[in-house]
Amino acid sequence: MSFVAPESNSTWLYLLLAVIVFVPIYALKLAKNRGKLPLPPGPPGKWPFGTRVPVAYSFLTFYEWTKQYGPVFSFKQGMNTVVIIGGFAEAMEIMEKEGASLVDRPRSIAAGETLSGGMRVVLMNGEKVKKFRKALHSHLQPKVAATYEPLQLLSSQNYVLDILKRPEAHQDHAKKYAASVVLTLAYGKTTPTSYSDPEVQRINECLSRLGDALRPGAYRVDTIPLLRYVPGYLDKLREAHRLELALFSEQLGGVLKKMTTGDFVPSFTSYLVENQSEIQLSDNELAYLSGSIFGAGSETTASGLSFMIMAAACHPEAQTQVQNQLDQIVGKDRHPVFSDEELLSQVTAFYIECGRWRPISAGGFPHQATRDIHWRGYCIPKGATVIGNHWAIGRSPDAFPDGDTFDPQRWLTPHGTIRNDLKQFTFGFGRRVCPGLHVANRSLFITTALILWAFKITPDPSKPIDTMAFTPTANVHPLPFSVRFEPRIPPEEIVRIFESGRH
Ligand code: HEM
Repeated sequence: MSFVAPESNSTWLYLLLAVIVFVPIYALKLAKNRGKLPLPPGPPGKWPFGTRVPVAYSFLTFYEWTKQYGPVFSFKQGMNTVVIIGGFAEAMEIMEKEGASLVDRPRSIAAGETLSGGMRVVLMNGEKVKKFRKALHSHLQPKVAATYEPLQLLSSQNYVLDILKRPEAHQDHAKKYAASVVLTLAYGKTTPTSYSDPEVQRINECLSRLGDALRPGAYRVDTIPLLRYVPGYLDKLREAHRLELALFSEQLGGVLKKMTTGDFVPSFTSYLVENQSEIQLSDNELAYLSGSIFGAGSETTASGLSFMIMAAACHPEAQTQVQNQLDQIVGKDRHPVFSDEELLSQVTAFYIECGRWRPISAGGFPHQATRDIHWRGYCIPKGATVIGNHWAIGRSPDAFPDGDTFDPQRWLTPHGTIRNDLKQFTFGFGRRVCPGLHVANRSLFITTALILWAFKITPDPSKPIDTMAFTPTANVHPLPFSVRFEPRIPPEEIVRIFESGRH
């Protein structure tokens, strides 16, 4: 999506090709646009590439441009118009209310059509999305999400126990928590999961290839579609697709094998198999749908857990406020459980604030306008890429004053309940909102409750935390950081309480 200066002869050739193809289209477009409402204002750019945008951490640049050009600004990337929404009220007005006009994603030839064979839901368009999302909904809607609570409770107890054993590896433990929950939900996995499992490693290799293909500027075919006809150009991605499909099919095969013996734990995959003809998914689509849940739900959740630990270490007063409520409602003779949730509003406010302070999908996911959207005298034209920049939205002065300050109390009413006038925007918008949000929020609730019940978290004085150090990926992950975990309850007592709760 971003501009990178041409670096080789072949790039100049592509450029020439682009000029020949796009100049007449551009002229036609100009004629068609005469008399239309203007685009939202935005930074200047140079023809034919448009505005220069950094390849990594572009959400920070977009936040600066929000301050300069306003909560809705636009710029050009080649022929494409990009509209960035950086205000909370504006995101609600455009991305929520106009959700039906923003249901599509921009076409992704490299990562979506080639690497994912058109089967990865997050990059998909049209009728197919409805089919895939309906299948996802069957296992991720609130009522069903509630049935994963015992799994999430057990996994978060293991997270606490892992930290007691090896506190320095807390970020690996967060990844293990997320991988165990998602693999059990997707495939009915019953054996303990470790992040070094060969299966998890292979999934991560797929995810890293996906990340590479999605990197802005990595494949110019998304701005110059004709490039897909250049022999050999997409071969690497086609090979990556074969590897990915082989892995997902193998995972599906494992479930099918168990289903034939009758010895299986019901899971999302077994449900898809049992209902395949009704859902109308091909074998490959079915394998992909189960397989891509790991990519969408594992790294994101793990990142959320690690930001929660970071926030606690850096904001002792906010941490104490949660612990005071935990001590009052739960005490130290039992551990927190899901049914405490309503009374543990400080826990909820804490993890929601973590998401605002350090949003995981920091730059938001691209949507595409399927018709012209008129908004306060401006036009967001059909075909434009529209992105809600979570980093900026969470810093809108009207909704979140003093946005760089970590303050969970901003999510609470004067009566101490969670405000229902502020949407938790970090799961996205409209009809493409994250379908896993009910599962994810339950994970964030129970792990925050258990971790802050079990430990006082403090910074490691020898290694100051850089709270702005994260990976340069679409879903950001904090870079390794060190904290101290001081048990608030004797470790053997924690073990005893966990064990007694399991009987
Ligand atoms: C803290 C954890 C998570 C965060 C922050 C997160 C965030 C997001 C965001 C921002 C989107 C794009 C929304 C948009 O386009 O406006 C998304 C899409 C998606 N998420 Fe999540 N997610 C999380 C966990 C999960 C989990 C646990 C699952 C599944 C079990 C999941 C499955 C998906 C899927 C399948 C999509 C693609 C939906 C589509 O394109 O229609 N996510 N998520």
